[in-house]
Amino acid sequence: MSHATYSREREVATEAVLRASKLCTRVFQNLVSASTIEKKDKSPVTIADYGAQAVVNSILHAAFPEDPIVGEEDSVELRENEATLNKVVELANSVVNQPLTSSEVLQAIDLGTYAGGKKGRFWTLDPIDGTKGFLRGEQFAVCLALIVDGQVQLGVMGCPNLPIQLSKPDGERGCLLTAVRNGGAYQRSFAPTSTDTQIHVSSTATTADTQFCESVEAGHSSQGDAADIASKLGITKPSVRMDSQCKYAVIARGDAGIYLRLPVSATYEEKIWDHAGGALLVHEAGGKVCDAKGNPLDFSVGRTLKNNKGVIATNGKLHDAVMDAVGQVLASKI
Ligand SMILES: Nc1ncnc2c1ncn2[C@@H]1O[C@H](COP(=O)(O)OS(=O)(=O)O)[C@@H](OP(=O)(O)O)[C@H]1O
Ligand SMILES: [Mg+2]
Ligand SMILES: [Mg+2]
Ligand SMILES: [Mg+2]
Repeated sequence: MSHATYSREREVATEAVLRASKLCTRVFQNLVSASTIEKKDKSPVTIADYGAQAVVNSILHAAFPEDPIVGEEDSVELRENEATLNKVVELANSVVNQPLTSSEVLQAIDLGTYAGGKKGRFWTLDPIDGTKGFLRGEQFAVCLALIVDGQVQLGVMGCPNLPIQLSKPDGERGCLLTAVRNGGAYQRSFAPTSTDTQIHVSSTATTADTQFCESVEAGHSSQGDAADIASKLGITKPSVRMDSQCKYAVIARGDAGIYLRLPVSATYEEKIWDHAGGALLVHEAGGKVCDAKGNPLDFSVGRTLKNNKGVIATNGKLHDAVMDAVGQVLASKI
């Protein structure tokens, strides 16, 4: 069966994510210092969040003026703070070809207010996913996905601090991951000459040989339950802890077998921009993604995954065993 290749969308999304990733790295190098970390000053990530959303949205809008965008950020607070706005404009203009005025930056950010839904096509953007990882100099990602009639068709993720090979943490860092539905999942480095290499999930079929990849934030996944699930699966290795959708990248590349994000509260609704691109990457690399009850993630119901609780991604071969253990441990809770 033929399928859409979304080649123009892929090209534009790649350009947008690479430029926004460059902006984030620049912000980290220029604005994050020992003193901002010590004071728990979140202003650098705020500036990078706004700047990255302005850059991606303006590039998308120039290429696809009809496409709505579901973006994490809006300009309400930025409009109240002129000094921050000036920094955001300067940074955005350091990575785009056509300089933007402050009012164009604000407008670009606010292109992201779309409500989502099941009809037609729209983009979803997390300008920085893993804000805490960004501030620590660890993992974060610029995450962009295209959703058409409720289904993710294209995902592009920039991971500036992710080693090309997880086993070589001192080697080259900066990964651009791309997936197109029915077209596979790919990785390249940030180097302009780099080309895509297809990636695949790990082939292990033995749960005891693998380990979980989980959030750094204990509050984003139920820890006692994770330990019970690990023990049912015979997993003894400690979890790989990492911020952001880089967790999906790690599963898609075969560095770990299972991403566990167990429901933490009855009220928290996962956001579509935290999962859309990553979930397609794992699917296209040969893995499986569902919620804690085994239901597919439903990206057609607005800005959140309100029909789902938790997220579980595996290499596919481990999926049934993992879902069995999750079902037993969470039986009375979900
Ligand atoms: N209570 C709760 N439960 C689950 N998820 C939450 C919760 N609160 C926030 N978030 C979202 O988590 C996003 C970051 O997820 P991570 O898995 O990377 O967490 S962490 O980085 O380890 O903290 C983070 O994305 P960013 O804001 O883009 O960083 C949030 O959208
Ligand atoms: Mg996020
Ligand atoms: Mg974010
Ligand atoms: Mg946030």
